[in-house]
Amino acid sequence: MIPVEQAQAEICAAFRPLPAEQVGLADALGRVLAEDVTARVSHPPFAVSAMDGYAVRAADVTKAPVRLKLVGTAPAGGHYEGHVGPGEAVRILTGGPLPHGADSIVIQENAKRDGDSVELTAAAEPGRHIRAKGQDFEEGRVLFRAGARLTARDIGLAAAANRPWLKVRRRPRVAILSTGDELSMPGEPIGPAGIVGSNGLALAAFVRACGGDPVDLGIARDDSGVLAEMLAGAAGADLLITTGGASVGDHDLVQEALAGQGMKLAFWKIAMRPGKPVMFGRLGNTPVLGLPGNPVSALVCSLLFVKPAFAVMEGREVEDESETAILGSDLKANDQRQDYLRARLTLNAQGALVAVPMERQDSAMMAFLAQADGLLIRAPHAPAAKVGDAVRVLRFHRDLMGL
Ligand SMILES: Nc1nc2c(c(=O)[nH]1)N[C@H]1C(S)=C(S)[C@@H](COP(=O)(O)OP(=O)(O)OC[C@H]3O[C@@H](n4cnc5c(N)ncnc54)[C@H](O)[C@@H]3O)O[C@H]1N2
Ligand code: MOO
Repeated sequence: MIPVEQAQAEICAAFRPLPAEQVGLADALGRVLAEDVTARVSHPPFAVSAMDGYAVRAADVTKAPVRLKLVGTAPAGGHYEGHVGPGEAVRILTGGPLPHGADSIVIQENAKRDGDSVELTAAAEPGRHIRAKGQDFEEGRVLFRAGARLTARDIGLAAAANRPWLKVRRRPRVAILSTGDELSMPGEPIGPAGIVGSNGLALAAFVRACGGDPVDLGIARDDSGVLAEMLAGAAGADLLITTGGASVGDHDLVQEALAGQGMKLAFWKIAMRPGKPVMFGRLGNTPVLGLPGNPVSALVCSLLFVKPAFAVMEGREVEDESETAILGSDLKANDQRQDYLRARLTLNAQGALVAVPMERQDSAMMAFLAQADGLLIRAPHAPAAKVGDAVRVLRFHRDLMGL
């Protein structure tokens, strides 16, 4: 059994950043930039009024009331072409370009219009209610760095910066093959000793939540010939994930079937719980991650090994997202496997994160996984721990739909 960190390092080393492709902004949500993005225009492109009112020379309105001559209008999308001279004002609307000569806006609540003159009832200060050219961003400024994942806010900014399309990394394509004679798809008839297979759908959802394109290859029987045939579906994938048949049972044929297809094994078995019998190798150009059939093991291992592989493929830093929490119930000493305990996470009165492991940790219990807020990490051979001790946790991101 190898340590988790070594497994993560070996897996990450097997991937390279994917090629870039161009997408329109309407399709860019959640995509990862393949290059830095600069602004093609300044925003605002010229000084504009932030209010409806009158553009004036502040020097003319140091005291109120004062009456100025109205010489024109500057609506949003139109210009007052002239120059605002002493004693003159221009009617201006929010977003209207500031006319030459003017340096302040008096809002219309502080003005009384009378034919072609206006009486201002409040003094003006230079720069008041004016958005300076480029105050949001200047042309040429780097707005995003390569590796950023685009949010709705980012897409608005890219649009304002006049970038109608962007270069992003191709989405990782992940082929998923479930194995096991006992499995049927949800809704299908269930055999007398059968169960409903959930891993294929859960992993496909996870891959999608991470920004990848899943290719669900379905369920293979525990038969080397069938497995070999169905593995052909993985051609062209950036990663093949199998679930089930990873352990030492008589029907655990996945590794054998993959080896028969020429897979080069990198490692088998990690000192972790859940997920001990995880296998990693390469079939032709495609890295292969063999996950255990137990559904909790399959998802926890995806979080620990597939997510970092995505970071490499997307040209992002592989980040350790674990954080410190306070233990909320006592724990016994750990054995030689690094434990990932499903846990509830809450904030105490002081605002500190408190982690309480759930009462059962069986790797087949999906309801606990769904209810958990994160994983409490226990190093191999960690001594017994008491309420109040510091522990490491990995939070699930409910807002990201995945884990
Ligand atoms: N003698 C030993 N037995 C086992 C060991 C061991 O070291 N020695 N390891 C155990 C551990 S740890 C795990 S994890 C499991 C992993 O076994 P497999 O990967 O071979 O998984 P299966 O036997 O195929 O299935 C395990 C369990 O999960 C159910 N399953 C399988 N596929 C799905 C699916 N797509 N959706 C939902 N559930 C699925 C399957 O029916 C089994 O109940 O081995 C232990 N045994
Ligand atoms: O490693 Mo298994 O995933 O503990 O149940």
